[in-house]
Amino acid sequence: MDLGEFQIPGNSDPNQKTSHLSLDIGGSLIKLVYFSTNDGDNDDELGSSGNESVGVSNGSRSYPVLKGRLHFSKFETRKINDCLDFIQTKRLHLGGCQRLAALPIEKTIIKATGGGAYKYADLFKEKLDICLDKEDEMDCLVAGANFLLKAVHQEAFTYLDGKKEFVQIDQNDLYPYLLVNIGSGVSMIKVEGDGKFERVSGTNVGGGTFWGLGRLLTKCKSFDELLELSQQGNNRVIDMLVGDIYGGTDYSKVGLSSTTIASSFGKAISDKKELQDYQPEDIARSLLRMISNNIGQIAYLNALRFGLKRIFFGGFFIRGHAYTMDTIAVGVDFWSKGEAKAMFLRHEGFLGALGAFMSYEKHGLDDLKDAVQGNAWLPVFIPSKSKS
Ligand SMILES: Nc1ncnc2c1ncn2[C@@H]1O[C@H](COP(=O)(O)OP(=O)(O)O)[C@@H](O)[C@H]1O
Ligand SMILES: CC(C)(COP(=O)(O)O)[C@@H](O)C(=O)NCCC(=O)O
Repeated sequence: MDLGEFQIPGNSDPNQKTSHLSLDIGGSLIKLVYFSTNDGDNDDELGSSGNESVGVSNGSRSYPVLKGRLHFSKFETRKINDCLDFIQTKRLHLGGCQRLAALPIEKTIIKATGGGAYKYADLFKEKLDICLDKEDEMDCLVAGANFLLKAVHQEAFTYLDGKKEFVQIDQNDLYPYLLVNIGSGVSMIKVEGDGKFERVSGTNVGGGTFWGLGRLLTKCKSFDELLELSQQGNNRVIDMLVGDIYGGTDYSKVGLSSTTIASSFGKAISDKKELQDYQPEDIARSLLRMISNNIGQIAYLNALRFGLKRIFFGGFFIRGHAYTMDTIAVGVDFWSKGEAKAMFLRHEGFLGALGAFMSYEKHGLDDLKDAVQGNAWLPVFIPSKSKS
């Protein structure tokens, strides 16, 4: 079973109840968010009686939320059976029982977003006897981002020159912003309010490109291995720099220094070298830089297009990885001449799953927000012992 970077507390506590499982089934990863409470008094509200909506919006229903924890987990989509086993073993699917008016009989329904909510609906039905209640991916990304930015203390941060600085978000001055979600592919969304947004751009050169090309070129067995490898590499071995073209000097007339990358992987055309003559770490580094740079640049151009000063980057490609964030941030800073700011999110990969979670009962957001602001409740983010 792949628990990724998060530890999930076991269900050894007999009083622990889980509810509100939500899923984001993407091209590369399945993200799970679920809620648990240890309060034995809440059996009726959190039990799987099947004909009750397990909401968080009104009266006592909000109470368990204040006393529980949100859990985050992820699986590789290609190992979807591990995810199904995990849900079954932990009985996560039983807490979210509801009846859909459209269904003739009682069915357990689980909120799900991402393309896999469509692709794997039959599999979930067959293996777990649950119906996936599909929520739009962009709706969920925006709902998740807005919630995190408004409700969670120290969610957003900048990353420049190796320094992470948390950003104080003024709830009254959050919009507009550009949300760049770097998953398998990349979506760029102009966000103007709760539920008020437009997907303005995207690119097919994203996290799937990095992992896919990287796997082929380096023979790495996992994404984390590839990322780790990139930390030891030197992209200049394979990238063609301005100085390589200009005989070691800057092209100062147009503001290009000799160390600027003129052409990613460009040296590979002139060298009499084959793939095996390059070090895998240099390839990984160059690839990471190429893709991060490109996304940073497209993001900046879209921010410019709509006059947006703040760009929040999410998606699991980022992985809190220093070099990735640095490359993106430097790109945005360079192109915008310091006008636009790249910001990153602590719960980067879980925006969609959180958005789906919140859609169980949209009004519940206010309760959650109030609780978080009063420090009565905080999502629990449990880092694992994994290296990266
Ligand atoms: N353990 C992992 N396995 C595969 N890809 C990973 C992993 N961790 C991070 N990634 C990166 O995150 C990307 C997926 O990000 P995500 O936001 O989950 O998008 P999606 O919804 O398309 O799955 C991958 O394409 C890859 O670049
Ligand atoms: C199709 C997608 C929305 C799916 O989301 P993902 O699973 O990659 O998170 C995304 O891959 C995307 O926006 N791709 C870029 C398509 C384009 O604008 O060219």
